[in-house]
Amino acid sequence: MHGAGNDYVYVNCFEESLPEDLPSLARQVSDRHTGIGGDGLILICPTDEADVQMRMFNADGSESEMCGNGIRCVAKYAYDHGIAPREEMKILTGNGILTVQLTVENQKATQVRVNMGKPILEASKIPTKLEGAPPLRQPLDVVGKTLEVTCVSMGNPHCVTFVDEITDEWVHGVGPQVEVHPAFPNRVNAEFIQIVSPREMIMRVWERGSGETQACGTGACASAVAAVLNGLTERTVLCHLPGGDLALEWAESGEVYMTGPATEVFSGEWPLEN
Ligand SMILES: N[C@@H](CCC[C@H](N)C(=O)O)C(=O)O
Repeated sequence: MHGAGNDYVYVNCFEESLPEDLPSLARQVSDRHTGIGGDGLILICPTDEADVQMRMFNADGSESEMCGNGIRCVAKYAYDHGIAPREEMKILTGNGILTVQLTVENQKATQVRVNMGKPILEASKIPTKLEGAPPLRQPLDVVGKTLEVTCVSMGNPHCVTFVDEITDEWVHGVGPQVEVHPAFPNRVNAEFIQIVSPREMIMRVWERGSGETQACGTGACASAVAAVLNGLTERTVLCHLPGGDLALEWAESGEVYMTGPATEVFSGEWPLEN
């Protein structure tokens, strides 16, 4: 399945049992040459605490707390496959229980709106060694440049840089250096943002554990919050990503809402001895 081009292999753990070494499985299935191919692995699991639980692994096998494009796809899968046939459902993630609302056409979910919760702006909780609450326009030295970065957690950590024009050099030259910078003890996702207008922005991302992806839902939410904190956009903004658009709102209540597509591409079997 993919959400705005951010593609993962999804396993229905209501029906399947998996080996213990999930990081290794994630690396194998994610390989675009010798596996199924994807930005990582997402498990749709039973839980007593919500309608379903989502666990997500990046392509390098690391487990993340949250995945914004993934949660929309998990919701669509749970609805379309009869696991939770409700237009509103609760999903347990590494960032707590989140509520999603589905738009349904011809008995299939098409768009999903997610209450992503409140952003975390306290440096030690993001976590980052940079200063400030929030860490706003902080200097970060990478590859001979000093960036001005704003850090936000949406359950997982993000480092946002506003640039005049997003180039491959930003994403592939600077992004990998930001990901492993010592200022981020758990590594970080690196977003590069070009502001188009107070209601529109363009984003490319270098994701922790997966490299450049076509979209990052938590990254888009973190960037919208960073844009508001820096006085660059209004609280409602449309984010254009290489794989599609996400609509974002940082509500006055403090919660961030993200709306976007979710698509099932194919289903199949993959022998575990691969
Ligand atoms: N693409 C995702 C985020 C996936 C996890 C991220 N790479 C991390 O390690 O935190 C999204 O849509 O939010």
